[in-house]
Amino acid sequence: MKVGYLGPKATFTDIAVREMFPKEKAVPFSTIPDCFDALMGDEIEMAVVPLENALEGSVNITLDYLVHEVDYPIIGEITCPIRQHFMVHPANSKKWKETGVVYSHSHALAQCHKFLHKELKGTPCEKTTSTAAAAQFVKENPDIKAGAIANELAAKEYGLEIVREDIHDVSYNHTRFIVLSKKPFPFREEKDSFKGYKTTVMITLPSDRAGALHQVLSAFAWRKLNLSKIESRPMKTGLGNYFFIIDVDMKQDDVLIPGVVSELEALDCKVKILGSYPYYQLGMEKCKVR
Ligand SMILES: O=C(O)C(=O)Cc1ccccc1
Repeated sequence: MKVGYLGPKATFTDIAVREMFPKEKAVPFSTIPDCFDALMGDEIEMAVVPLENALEGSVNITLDYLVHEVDYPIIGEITCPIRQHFMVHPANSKKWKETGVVYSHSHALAQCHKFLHKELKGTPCEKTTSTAAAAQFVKENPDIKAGAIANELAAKEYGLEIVREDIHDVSYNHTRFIVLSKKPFPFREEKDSFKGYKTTVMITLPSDRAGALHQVLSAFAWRKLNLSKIESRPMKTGLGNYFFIIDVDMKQDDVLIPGVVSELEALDCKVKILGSYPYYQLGMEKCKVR
């Protein structure tokens, strides 16, 4: 099977793919929408993209495509620890403090705010489509004194020198990646990294009804269904119109989840199951360069 991912080589998404799908053919795409287009155009069978970071919150472009553009289910989830490093072209490593511009993915720049504020105060930052794209750019442009925030694999892949390790502000830094596909994949429950199942539900509330969100949440609460995430996003139909994305800590079953769906529909909510899938959590050792 071909697995498309947010590339180029050596992004954090790539690390997730290498770990989860070591035997499949991994195909990099420059942007998240490119990855989804390839999935919808049958160029690839699975797509792996970042969904949420513990420090920065959701990757909105992924959520928006999932809801408005891509009618493919989520079939799996991988959470990876994230270590960010500051790297420069080897020719510039001794004078890295003179770096004139820092490149990285917006989430990575935000995750390293304290480092940038303290060690490179006032240095402009430029967003790139991924951390590895930043590393590639810095390697290809040794003349501009640029630095990249990326992972160890990217430093190796693009021949950069890490001059400051672990520059993320908070040590608990994890990102969730989701796998989308029309076809099922034989995920294994025996792996140590397997943690359980989740079901993601998208809910649109009836307009202007007092207490509607309370009623929605109680449909889960009285069934004792544990929620691991609730997030609201604009519906893009007008100011104040939002839908909710709720993660339930269980596999889709024949009783409880269909019961929630019927109860919510009876309240005039629109309900769509975005996927019911196994989730995996990788340890730090999995993210080391081997
Ligand atoms: O840019 C990457 O390497 C990605 O895979 C997206 C991302 C960016 C920042 C933290 C985690 C994932």
